[in-house]
Amino acid sequence: MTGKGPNTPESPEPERPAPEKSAPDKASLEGKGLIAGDIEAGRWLFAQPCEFLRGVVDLDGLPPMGGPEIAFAGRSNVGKSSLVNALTGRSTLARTSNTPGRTQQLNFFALGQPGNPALILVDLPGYGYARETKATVAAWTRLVMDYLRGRTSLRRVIVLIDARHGLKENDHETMKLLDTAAVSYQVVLTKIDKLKPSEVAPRLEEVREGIRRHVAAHPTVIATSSVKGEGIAELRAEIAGLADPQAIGYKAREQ
Ligand SMILES: Nc1nc2c(ncn2[C@@H]2O[C@H](COP(=O)(O)OP(=O)(O)OP(=O)(O)O)[C@@H](O)[C@H]2O)c(=O)[nH]1
Ligand SMILES: [Mg+2]
Repeated sequence: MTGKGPNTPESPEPERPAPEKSAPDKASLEGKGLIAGDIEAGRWLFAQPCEFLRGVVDLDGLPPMGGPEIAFAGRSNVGKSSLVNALTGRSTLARTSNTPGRTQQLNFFALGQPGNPALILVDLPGYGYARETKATVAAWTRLVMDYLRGRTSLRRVIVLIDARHGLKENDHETMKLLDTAAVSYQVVLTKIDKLKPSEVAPRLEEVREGIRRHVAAHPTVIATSSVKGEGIAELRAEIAGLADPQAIGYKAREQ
């Protein structure tokens, strides 16, 4: 079954991407194994049109598998929808809220030229707490886990971790499921603007240590703030490496 649009009753016109708030410098890129060309490819990809495809409330409603998909998973309220908005530079594409449990369906967005997307972005309902009945939360969690386990077009899952809280038991459970299903995933810290600058590096190290035993985890952890824009260009660059290069239409300029 297909659900409602993410901004129903009315979906506003997509906004143009916001200008970069914090362009990463060369040294910080090299530390992350990236080069300026990756950043440019990421900027190019996420400047493409992005449209809401469908909201899905059960497995029968999933769109047919086609181009590469990237899903955003994590505990309720960690900032999944805000990160989709920050990446695409459109503040109202995915609905966000202070109340855990805002996203109640799998929302699919097509990034790229309409009809020939370079990448599908999937904003998932959160796992863990929500102001809903236990049965409702259990049903969302089951749907999310079934989707994550069975979707062969899924190129990578971005597992979001709140920088203030670090890894929790249900994060490890999700990562174990992804390890078992051999689905590649990458951990991204969110809300780093809520930490003191001196707290970011120790938190990153602790999370890197925590994911070491997870076999399908990408070793690079990216620290982001959807509010301040930190880490967004780096994450775009990582994701651009997974998109359909022909559909991106991006060619690195001659150096
Ligand atoms: N300070 C700060 N707040 C953030 C950031 N990202 C998200 N938030 C806030 O955190 C709250 C939850 O954000 P959402 O993007 O709705 O979180 P979600 O993971 O999609 O939540 P569910 O759909 O309920 O699972 C909202 O109030 C956001 O404004 C960030 O980088 N910094
Ligand atoms: Mg959400």
